[in-house]
Amino acid sequence: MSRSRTLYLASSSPRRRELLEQIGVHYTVCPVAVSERVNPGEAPEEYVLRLALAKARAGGAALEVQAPVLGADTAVVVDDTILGKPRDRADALAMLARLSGREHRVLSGVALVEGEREESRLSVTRVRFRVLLPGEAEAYWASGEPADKAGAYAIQGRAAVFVERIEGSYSGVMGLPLFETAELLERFGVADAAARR
Ligand SMILES: Cc1cn([C@H]2C[C@H](O)[C@@H](COP(=O)(O)OP(=O)(O)OP(=O)(O)O)O2)c(=O)[nH]c1=O
Repeated sequence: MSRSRTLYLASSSPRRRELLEQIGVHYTVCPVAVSERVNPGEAPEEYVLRLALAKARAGGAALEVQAPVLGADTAVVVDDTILGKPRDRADALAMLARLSGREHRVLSGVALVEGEREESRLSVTRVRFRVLLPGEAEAYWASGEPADKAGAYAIQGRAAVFVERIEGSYSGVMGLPLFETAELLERFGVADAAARR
C-alpha cells in the first residue's frame, strides 16, 4: 500500500471541519458510520476514546492509501450518564431539563491513526448552565439547533446564553479539542505537511 501525508478527517460534523480550518490545517473528509452504542459498564471516558479511535480506524480502512486519519467523539456527561445526540423532541427537552441550573462535563476524545500507529487524547470540560426559564427549552428545540448535538445544545450557537461559565476547552465542547489535536498532529509529523499544502 502506498503512503500519503494527506490528513483525512473521519467525520461528517461541520463543526469539526470548521475547527480544523481555524488552526490552518488542510484535510480531506472521509465520513464513516460507527455505532454509537455504549457498552455495558463502559465509563464515559472510555466511551469517547473508543469511538474516536473506531472512527479513525474505519476511515483508514476505507482508504486505498496509508495516511493519517483523525477521528473524534463528544459526549455530555451528567450524573455519570452519557447524553449523546437526542432521539427526538422529548429526548432533547429531557436532556435540557437535566442540564438546567447546574454543572455538567463535556468529554471529547480525539484519535489519530496511521496504519498500525494509533494515539488518542481526552479533553474534559466543566460547563455550568443557568436555570432555563419556562418555555426556553421548547423554543430552543424549535430553532432546530439541538437535533444533531450531544446533550441537545450548541455552545457556539444560541445555547451560548445558557452557559454561565466553562472550565476547560471551548473547542472541545464544540467537538474537536484543538490543543490536543495539534499535539497529535505534531507527534505524527502531520501539522507542517498539512499546513503547507
Ligand atoms: C456540546 C456540543 C456538541 N456539539 C456537537 C459536536 C458533534 O458534532 C456532536 C456530537 O456528536 P458526535 O457523535 O461526537 O459527532 P457527529 O456524529 O456529529 O460527527 P462524526 O461524523 O464526527 O461522528 O455535537 C456542538 O456542536 N456544540 C456543543 O456545544
